[in-house]
Amino acid sequence: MAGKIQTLTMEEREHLLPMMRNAQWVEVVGRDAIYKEFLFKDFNQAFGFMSRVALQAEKMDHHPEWFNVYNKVQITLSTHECGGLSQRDITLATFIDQASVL
Ligand SMILES: C[C@H](O)[C@H](O)[C@H]1CNC2=NC(N)=NC(=O)C2=N1
Repeated sequence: MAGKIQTLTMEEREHLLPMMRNAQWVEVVGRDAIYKEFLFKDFNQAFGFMSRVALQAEKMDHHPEWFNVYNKVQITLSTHECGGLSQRDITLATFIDQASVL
């Protein structure tokens, strides 16, 4: 069994969170999580994006909290297992950003 997933250390946060902020991810108030809103041309583009993210999430066994209406997809990332932000959220966020511009 793999080691227990840990929340990001203060040092890791100092390095990683500014990078995520630069990519328009924001820290959720009152919860150790990050959030970003994506806007697409239409539902078809939004759902294509969600499909790419879904396949990757399943591969990683790490799943987004998300909400979709038409061309808008709002995503919150946090790791339930450790009750906060972990490296898995950063990895998935990075994938999500790449998948949003395909
Ligand atoms: C049993 C299963 O592996 C776990 O519940 C996985 C599934 N997806 C998950 N997704 C997220 N975001 N956090 C988790 O801790 C998590 N754990």
